Amino acid sequence: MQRDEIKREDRQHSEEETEAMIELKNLTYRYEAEAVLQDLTTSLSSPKIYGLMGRNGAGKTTLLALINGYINRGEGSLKVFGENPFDNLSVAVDVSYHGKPDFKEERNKVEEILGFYRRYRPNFEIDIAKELLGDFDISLDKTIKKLSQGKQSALNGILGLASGTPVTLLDEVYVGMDAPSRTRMYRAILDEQIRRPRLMILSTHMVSEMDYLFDHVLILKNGKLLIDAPVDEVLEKGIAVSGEKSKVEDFTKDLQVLHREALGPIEKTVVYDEITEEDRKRGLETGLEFEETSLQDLFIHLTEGTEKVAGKKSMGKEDTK
Ligand SMILES: Nc1ncnc2c1ncn2[C@@H]1O[C@H](COP(=O)(O)OP(=O)(O)OP(=O)(O)O)[C@@H](O)[C@H]1O
Repeated sequence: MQRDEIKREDRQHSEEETEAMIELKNLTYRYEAEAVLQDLTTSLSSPKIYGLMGRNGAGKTTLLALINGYINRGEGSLKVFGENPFDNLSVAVDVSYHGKPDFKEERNKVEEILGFYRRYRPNFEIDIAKELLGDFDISLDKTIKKLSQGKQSALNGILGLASGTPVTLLDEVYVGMDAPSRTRMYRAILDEQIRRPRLMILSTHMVSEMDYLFDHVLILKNGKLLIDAPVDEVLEKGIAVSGEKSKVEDFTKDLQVLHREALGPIEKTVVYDEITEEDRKRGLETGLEFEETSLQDLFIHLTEGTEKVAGKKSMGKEDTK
């Protein structure tokens, strides 16, 4: 898709339709010969909030840096608004990245950075920024490097939200914030997404706190895209089956098993698969119980360890090559 086919206004307020804005085809990125991202193919559309999850070193920041044009794509293709984003000013104006803040040397006052953003970001809304800064108790006349780490993170997130860029990348933006501040930040993210819908990618380890924000889940494991699905679909497939060990094993033998846990004679097995209504009914009749699994538990089971799990098929633990 050519960039000029996507008008700026369309990117800003396409509330009804979703439109592919970021496209990856067989994208592999190497750092010192090691594949940090491997063969990623996906298409991200707007308006939507993507939850980007992965354990330490899974490649989240690298992926966001590629999308933001900080680093050049390796093998395969990456397009943002139909163009290679690397060192590309016409893409950069509509993409903002806010990672872990590094304001140690930032001698400017908060008000001055707002002025800078107003000049640099065409959609920057200073009133929104000021309102949010007030909510986080950050004074405009405070020197940025003197803010606490949590407040620096809040400032960083606020700058990203107020920028209103059609693609907004927030990379673990909550670092150092206390629980009430994180909750306030999540609410600000949702409010902004309702007010100015866009494509946001939120990278996080705080899965249990942030799962309600996501429309779509991306889980990276060792640089590979393990899960790329709407959040409802992920939650529908993540089911814990409990009951008598032999019955659970029989029921799950053809399913993708993530985790097995023995509780005396009872076994609880977490699967990631489609279970039909008929199968569920059959299971219930034999005394099995079915429970939804939280996104956090699924994330843990999908990305933990390297040991094999029992079951005919498995995912996550085995898929580490
Ligand atoms: N420029 C670079 N300098 C050093 N290491 C790099 C660089 N680019 C990629 N890497 C390596 O890429 C891998 C993925 O790192 P990345 O920061 O993308 O992971 P992450 O998922 O964001 O991790 P975390 O959750 O710990 O922040 C790491 O092994 C890292 O060392």
